[in-house]
Amino acid sequence: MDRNASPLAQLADQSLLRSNALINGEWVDGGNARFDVVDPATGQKLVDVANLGAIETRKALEAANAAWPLWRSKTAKERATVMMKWFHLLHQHADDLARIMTAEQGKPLAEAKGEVGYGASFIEWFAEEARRVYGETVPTTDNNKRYLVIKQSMGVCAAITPWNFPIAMITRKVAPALAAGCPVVIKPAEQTPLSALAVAELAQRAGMPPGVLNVVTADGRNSIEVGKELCANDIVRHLSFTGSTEVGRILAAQCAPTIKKLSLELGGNAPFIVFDDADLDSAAEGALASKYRNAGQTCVCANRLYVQDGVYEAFIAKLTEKAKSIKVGNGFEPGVTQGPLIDDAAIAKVEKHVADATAKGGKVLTGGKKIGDRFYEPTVIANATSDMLCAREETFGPVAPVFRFKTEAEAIAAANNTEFGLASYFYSRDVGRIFRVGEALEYGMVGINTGLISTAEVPFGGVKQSGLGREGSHHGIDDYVEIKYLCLGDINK
Ligand SMILES: NC(=O)c1ccc[n+]([C@@H]2O[C@H](COP(=O)([O-])OP(=O)(O)OC[C@H]3O[C@@H](n4cnc5c(N)ncnc54)[C@H](O)[C@@H]3O)[C@@H](O)[C@H]2O)c1
Ligand SMILES: O=C[C@H](O)CS(=O)(=O)O
Repeated sequence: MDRNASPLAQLADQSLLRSNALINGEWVDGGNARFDVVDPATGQKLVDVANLGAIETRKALEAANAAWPLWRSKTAKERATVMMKWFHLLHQHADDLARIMTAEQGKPLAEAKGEVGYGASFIEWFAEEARRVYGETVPTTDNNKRYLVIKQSMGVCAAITPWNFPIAMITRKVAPALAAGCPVVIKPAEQTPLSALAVAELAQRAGMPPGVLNVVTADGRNSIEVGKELCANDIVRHLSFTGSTEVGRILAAQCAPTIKKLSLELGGNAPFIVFDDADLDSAAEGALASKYRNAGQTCVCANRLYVQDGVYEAFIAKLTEKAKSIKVGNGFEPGVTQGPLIDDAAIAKVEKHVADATAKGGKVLTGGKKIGDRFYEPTVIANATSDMLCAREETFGPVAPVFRFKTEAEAIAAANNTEFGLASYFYSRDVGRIFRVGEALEYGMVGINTGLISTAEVPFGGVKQSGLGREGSHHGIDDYVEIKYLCLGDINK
C-alpha cells in the first residue's frame, strides 16, 4: 500500500505509530500473526498489528504481577508524578493522537482531539486522587485494642475496551488502577489498537516502569482467547470491561470461577424527554449533541426521544433543521461534523432499524439512507412507536426516533421500560418536575436541560443491565483498592 496515501504518513512523530504489543516494557511482534487495521472512511489498510493469544497474555500478566511490588511500594505522590508526565505528553502529542484516532475510528479530527483531552483528564484526575486514598481509625470498644482501616492496591487489573472512544475508555480504567498501585494489562478493540499503543508509548516516555502498563493486541477471534485467559488467570484481581452488555455477560460468567472484582460499563438505551415547559431551542441543541456525537456511536447517545404533545411539532421541526446542518464525510475533511460508522455491521443495524421503523408507521423527516459504503445520513423519524426495534435496541447510529407522550407519568414509564439504565435526559424548567422526574428515572446518570454530561469529576456508570460500578469521580478509585482492617492488641502491656 502507498503509505503516502495514508493519513498516518502526516504524523509529526512517526514513532507514536506502534504496531506491536507492549509486554514488560518490550514491543512484541507476536511472530507471523498479524491483523489489519483499516480506515473506516475509506476501507484502506492503515497498518497490520501483532495478533497475540493466550500465551502472550499469560506473559503479560506475569510481567504485571512481577512489577506490582515495586509499583505499589512507590508513594502515591511518586505514582502521581509519572502519571502527570504522561498527562502532559498526551497534550503535547494531541494532534498526532487525534490523527491516529480519526484514521482508525473515523470521528472528525476536532472530535478526536476533544477525546484526547477528555482521556487525558482521567490521568490528571486520578493522579490527584492517588494522594487522597485515606484510611480510618475506628473508636475502639476495648481499651487494650486499637482498630485501624487501611486501603491497599488490589493487584493486577485487566482492561478490555471498545472502539468508539479509543483513548478515553482506556484511561478511564487505567488511570485509577495505576493511581492505586495496580499494574494493568489492556486488550483494546481490534478496530482501534493504534490509539492504545500510542498512549502506551507515551506512558513509556513518562517513565512507567516495565510491566506496569501492558497492551495485548488481538483481532476479533483472538480477543476471545485473550479474554478467556484474562478471566481465568488468578493473577487478575480486577477485570474492567467497557462494551456491549452481551459481551459483559460472557466475561462476568468467565470471571466467576476466580471471584474477581468486576467493573462493567455496558450498553445503553437513553431516553431524551422534552416536556411542554422546556426551552425548545436548548432541547433541540441538546438532542443534536447527544444523538449525533461520534455519529451516534456512543453508549450515552439519546436513543429514544419522547416529546410532549403540545410541543411535538415545534421541537421536531427544530431538531430536523439541526440534523440537516450536519456535514457528513471523511473525518479529515475540514468542516465535517459526522464521520463514517465503524463497519458494515454497524451500517446494517442502522438500516434495519430505519426500515423497521418506516414499516411500522414511522415517517423519515430527514436522512434515512446510507451514503457510499460506510456513511449514514443524520436521520430524524417522526411518529415512532414502542413496537419498533429502535425503542428496544441500542441503534448506535445517527438516527433519532421521536415518540409522542401526553403525561409526565407516561413519559417516565416509557423511559424506564428497558433493561438498560445508563444515561437519560430531560428538559423542563419546572423545579418540582425536575426533582420528580430526576428521582423517578431508573438510570445511573440523568442530564437535565443538557445533552452532554460526561466529565472525569463525576461518577459515570449505569444500573440494571448497563453495568456495575462507576468510573471517574472520587468513587472511581474505590474498585482498585482493597480495604484491610488491622486490629492492634496488647496496647496496655
Ligand atoms: N457504558 C459505557 O461506558 C460504554 C462505553 C462505550 C461503549 N459501550 C458499549 O459498547 C458497545 C459497542 O462497542 P463494541 O462494539 O466495541 O462492543 P463489544 O462488546 O463488541 O467489544 C468491546 C471489547 O470487547 C472485546 N470482546 C468482544 N467479545 C469478546 C469476548 N468474547 N471475550 C473477550 N473480549 C471480547 C472486543 O474485542 C472489544 O475490545 C455498545 O453496546 C456500547 O453501548 C459502553
Ligand atoms: O460511549 C461511551 C462513552 O463513555 C461516552 S462519553 O464520551 O464518556 O460520554
